[in-house]
Amino acid sequence: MSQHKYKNKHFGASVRAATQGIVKSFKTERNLKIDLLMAILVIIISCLVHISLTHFMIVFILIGGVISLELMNTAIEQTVDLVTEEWHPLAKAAKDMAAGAVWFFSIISAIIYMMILYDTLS
Ligand SMILES: Nc1ncnc2c1ncn2[C@@H]1O[C@H](COP(=O)(O)OP(=O)(O)OP(=O)(O)O)[C@@H](O)[C@H]1O
Repeated sequence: MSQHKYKNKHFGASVRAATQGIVKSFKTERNLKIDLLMAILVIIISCLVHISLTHFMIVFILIGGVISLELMNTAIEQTVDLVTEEWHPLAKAAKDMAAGAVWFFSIISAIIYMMILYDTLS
């Protein structure tokens, strides 16, 4: 367990810090704003075409996955920038792999959502 002087002492402090991290990311990261917009659009379309409750649960898991991965991607970018602002192949690899994780899950999510729409509308 970490014992450094900045450790959150209470569960409430941990939740507050995590919320600050989410708010800061949404304010500064363009991709997160796009993700949020896409999520709202997907929820509106899903309501309009009346997808089932099970499908809705899958949609929420996918939206949560994409946004959570985007938050991790942002954290990795910030950590890399903290370590070096010089060009370094490992810095490039770390950022590109983190971005790749978001991209990979987003594509899978889009495919699954198309399947949900196909199943609902056919
Ligand atoms: N220190 C570095 N050394 C080498 N390449 C880097 C470095 N920092 C960034 N890069 C490269 O530049 C790209 C853009 O980096 P940046 O930190 O601006 O991320 P970003 O544009 O916010 O990423 P995203 O596409 O996830 O929004 C990275 O994907 C990486 O390929």
